[in-house]
Amino acid sequence: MATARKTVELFYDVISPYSWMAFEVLCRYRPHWNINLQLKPFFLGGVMQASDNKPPAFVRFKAIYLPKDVERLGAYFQVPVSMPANLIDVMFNKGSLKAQRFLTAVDMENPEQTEKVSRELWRRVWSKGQDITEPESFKQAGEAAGLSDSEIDEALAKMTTQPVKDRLKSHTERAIKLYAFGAPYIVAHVNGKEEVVFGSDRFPILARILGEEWFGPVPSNSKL
Ligand SMILES: N[C@@H](CCC(=O)N[C@@H](CS)C(=O)NCC(=O)O)C(=O)O
Repeated sequence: MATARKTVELFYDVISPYSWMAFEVLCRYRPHWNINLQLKPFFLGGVMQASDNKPPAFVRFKAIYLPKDVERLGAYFQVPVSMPANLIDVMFNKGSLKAQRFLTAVDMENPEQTEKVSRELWRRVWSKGQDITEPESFKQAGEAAGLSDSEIDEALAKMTTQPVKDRLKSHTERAIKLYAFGAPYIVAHVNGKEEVVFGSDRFPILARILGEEWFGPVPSNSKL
């Protein structure tokens, strides 16, 4: 008997490499677990502020551990991640607000493109060490994701508007209501309840919550 489709919300920010891992794994498992995966771009800076937390790169010893951890994760999850040479500039100075607004504008106008545009933004900053703050960068990410020129222009025009800011805020506030303190923040809807899971390293636990099986980071390599 087919099981009912369960909803899984993924709250993420493209400044977070751990979110990239979780995103790829959930996209891969979507057909196997028969989940309704809802991508929810939020603003990690707002979550950090509300929860009184700090990104790992802002904690002296975690910042030392981070490059090795990210390299290992990329190999394990088979995601082409690589530390940006200018990490401090990327995280401390440039941030992700504009990228998340661009992504939100895409999500509002062309939700079927959210997945590809998210991936291209991650690829820029966390694979190629490229900018994700300038209009030209968003244009290139949009092109790489297969958006038309008019779709890109529309997202660029809308990313600074109030409805886009409100939507990003509302995703961020929803995660904060669920006591988010970082990213990725995953919300599984099971039997009328919301179960939250933090991190890309909790997939066996998420599988258990969903009543599904975990076959490792690349389920197509399994006997599914
Ligand atoms: N153990 C988690 C760590 C995820 C993580 O460190 N995420 C960062 C953003 S890139 C964060 O929000 N950290 C907050 C915290 O660790 O308290 C994983 O492997 O995914």
